[in-house]
Amino acid sequence: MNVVEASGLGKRYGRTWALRDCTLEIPAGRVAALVGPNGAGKTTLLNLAVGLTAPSTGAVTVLSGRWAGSSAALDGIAFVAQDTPLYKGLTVADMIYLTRNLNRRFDQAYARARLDELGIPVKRRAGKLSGGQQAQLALTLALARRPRLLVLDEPVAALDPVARHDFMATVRAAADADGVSVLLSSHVLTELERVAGYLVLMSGGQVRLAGEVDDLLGTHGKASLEELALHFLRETQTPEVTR
Ligand SMILES: Nc1ncnc2c1ncn2[C@@H]1O[C@H](COP(=O)(O)OP(=O)(O)OP(=O)(O)O)[C@@H](O)[C@H]1O
Repeated sequence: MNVVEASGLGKRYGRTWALRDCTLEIPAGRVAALVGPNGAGKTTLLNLAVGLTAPSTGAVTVLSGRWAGSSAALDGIAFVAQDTPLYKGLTVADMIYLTRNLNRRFDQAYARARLDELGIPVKRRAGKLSGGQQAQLALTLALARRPRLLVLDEPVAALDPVARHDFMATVRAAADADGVSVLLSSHVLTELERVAGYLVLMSGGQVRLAGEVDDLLGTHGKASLEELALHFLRETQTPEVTR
């Protein structure tokens, strides 16, 4: 089973191709990492996969053939956009209440237990939590929806090393214990090293390399995901694709 399948997928903004000729199959049951420089097209691909934007060319399906953005697809996906979107003026308890009421499925007991474990006070306003706590809150709300596919756009960019480590440990645990497939974009290669089983390297709006991390390391004779990614990204660095 594939959690994302793209065929000839492209997205154009005016003269800029944010994503072009993307044909990709991301298998289920993995933490899949999207890696690439700024402007590579990672957010665009994630937004297309979760149905936030429509393709200019081609098509994308998720969770074994459901059209991206359809209610069947959205039912199985939880998405945390860049910059930890939370209502900063609401308390944690209110965020739980709101998320529960906006979603058909929401495991409140799980959310409460997890926040308790993390020592995140439910009476505090979301905007008053530390960056790491805000990221953990957004992740908890997403996981409490019990998704089959969790999509995270740059989830650890603003976090310190300890918070990054803890966040990724939670992601890994969700994938291992609950069988959640994860698709995430990140620039933090050292953290990806520990969690990612599948890698998609992008630059200039195109997918340059995709596959199981172990296979790619073997094929390309690299010792680590970081070494592999740096090698390919240096080789394929291109300016924006325009026409
Ligand atoms: N709404 C938009 N309107 C115009 N251009 C856009 C829009 N969204 C993205 N782009 C352009 O598409 C390209 C890819 O952007 P995208 O945000 O997908 O890259 P990214 O890999 O996520 O970058 P970053 O690592 O900086 O988040 C960039 O050149 C960007 O300027």
